[in-house]
Amino acid sequence: MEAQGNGAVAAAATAETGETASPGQAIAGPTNPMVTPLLTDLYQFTMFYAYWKAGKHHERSVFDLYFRKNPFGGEYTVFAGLEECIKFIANFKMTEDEISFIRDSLPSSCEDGFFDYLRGIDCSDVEVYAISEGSVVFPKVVQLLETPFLTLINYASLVATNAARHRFVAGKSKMLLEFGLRRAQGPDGGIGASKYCYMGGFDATSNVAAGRLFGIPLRGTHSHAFVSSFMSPDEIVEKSLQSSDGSHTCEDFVSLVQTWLNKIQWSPSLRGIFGETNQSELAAFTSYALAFPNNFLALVDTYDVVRSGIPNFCAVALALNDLGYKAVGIRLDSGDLAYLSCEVRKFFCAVAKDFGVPGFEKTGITASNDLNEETLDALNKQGHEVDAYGIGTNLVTCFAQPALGCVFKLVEINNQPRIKLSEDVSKVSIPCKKRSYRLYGREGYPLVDIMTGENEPSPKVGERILCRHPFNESKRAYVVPQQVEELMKCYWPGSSGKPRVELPALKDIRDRCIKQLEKMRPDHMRRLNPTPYKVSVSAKLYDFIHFLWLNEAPVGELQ
Ligand SMILES: Nc1ncnc2c1ncn2[C@@H]1O[C@H](COP(=O)(O)OP(=O)(O)OP(=O)(O)O)[C@@H](O)[C@H]1O
Ligand SMILES: O=P(O)(O)OC[C@H]1O[C@H](OP(=O)(O)OP(=O)(O)O)[C@H](O)[C@@H]1O
Ligand SMILES: O=C(O)c1cccnc1
Ligand SMILES: [Mg+2]
Repeated sequence: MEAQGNGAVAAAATAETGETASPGQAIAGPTNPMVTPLLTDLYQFTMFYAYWKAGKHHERSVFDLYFRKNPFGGEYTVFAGLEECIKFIANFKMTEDEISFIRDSLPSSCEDGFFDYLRGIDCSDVEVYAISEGSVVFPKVVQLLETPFLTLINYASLVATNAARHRFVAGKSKMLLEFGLRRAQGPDGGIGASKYCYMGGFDATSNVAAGRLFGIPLRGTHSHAFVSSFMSPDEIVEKSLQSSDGSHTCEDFVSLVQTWLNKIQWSPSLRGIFGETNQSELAAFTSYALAFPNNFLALVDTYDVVRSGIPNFCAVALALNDLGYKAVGIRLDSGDLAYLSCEVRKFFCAVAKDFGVPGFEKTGITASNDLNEETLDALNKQGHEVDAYGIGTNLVTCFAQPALGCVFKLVEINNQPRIKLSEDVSKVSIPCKKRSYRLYGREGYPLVDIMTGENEPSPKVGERILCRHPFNESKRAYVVPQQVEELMKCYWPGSSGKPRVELPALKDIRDRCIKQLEKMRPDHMRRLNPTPYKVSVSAKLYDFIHFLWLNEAPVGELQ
């Protein structure tokens, strides 16, 4: 991602002037009202003051926002958080309260003129170019206003990538439910996780606020407390249930359930598997079915999955079936999920056969309990019958890697390219305002991303182009692209007059993400030792980086 504006912008995450109106239609503010100009590090304001004092606040600068290493030991990242950045800059304006807080926080020697200046600034002179949100991205290519942008992008991209990785292991056909709100790092972590896990390929969330804010499908089951809060079916007072088509009413649904439980107990395939089931559980399931006859999904592991939970569930499901309702399924939340899911499926198949209920064998099985990529992978290897996963802690806290190292570096000031040197070559920044392209090969897979200087001609389909590793001289390859995709689009044109790319709906971003991940070459996607995706620069940019490097690096003196 790349952000251009005057020098002060980068430091304080804002632009100056305030003369021109915001371009395009009005854009709503950030989802979280805590995202204000003060959601930044103090040094942004101290640097901003120093720029102002030095008269540098009108200079034009270009900053790149990128990360250096893909997370979770993988070779790809899902870019997320752009919409919130644009919402932030579109509404950037400091209030009198905020300005007076900054005045109190800076040394008293700071001149009044600076605070008058703060009053006038907005982002109408900033331009933001970025890769579309939900895109698969690679180190160094994503480019953008420092602390708030990094805050809005780092976790968003990390958790979206985590979700995409869970989706990859679970497989396309499985339903993935995000259950993380209670375990997330506070309310913003919880809301962000729900949004970005959906973006990364989850199907639904249990987080009601996120469902309302972003239109994410809501799903849920019930807890162990619901099961253990009942004592026995005798406590159920309202026992009647109307049939699904409204043609008749069963006056005593509780007895109907009991009758089915007896039948299951003595059925040819299931005889002897279980004896007395837990009556508290039976009462809970029956009550839940009376409340939600069309959405009956039961948590079956409170007492004993095979000897109690499943027979109780089947008795209630078969009673519902008599009245024309189809039970949704069960949730397993402990024990060996591979083994138990297979036992449950066998039980469902036996019921379908013994009682002639076609389709019962396909009743849904949801699994939860500390799931992560590894456990999903282990379940796949063992063989299982799970249709849906509910995942919380490991997903939303990004337990396997708690931060993505996105950085924000100055690459040009007043049209002069700038470079940041480091002993660690991978930390040297790539100077200049750039363009980025994704080149696709004959098989339709992306082959390489290439960065060029802003004014270089773009790579052409069918034309050979030399792609060079930015820092390693010997790593280079010719590529004849079959398709060329320009990656960075103008999401915030400032006063440049360029057209602004509309912010897509969350669902469309999610579709893009899923489609792009499906287009990746499998060896970049595998979990163990994935092949690195190549990120390169043009020959011209390579030469320029190394010229600037030599120019800026002092020559040592040996004595
Ligand atoms: N077949 C399996 N292969 C690998 N890991 C599994 C399998 N089944 C379950 N797991 C994982 O093993 C762990 C079991 O954890 P733990 O022993 O804490 O749970 P439990 O005793 O089954 O249930 P509870 O939550 O009631 O304590 C969980 O992380 C779960 O996701
Ligand atoms: O396991 P996670 O991936 O975080 O998924 C969410 C968990 O939250 C619920 O448990 P609850 O909070 O009731 O506690 P529990 O650990 O005792 O099941 C649910 O039953 C899941 O186990
Ligand atoms: O709806 C559920 O089953 C659920 C929601 C959040 C956490 N655990 C389970
Ligand atoms: Mg648990």
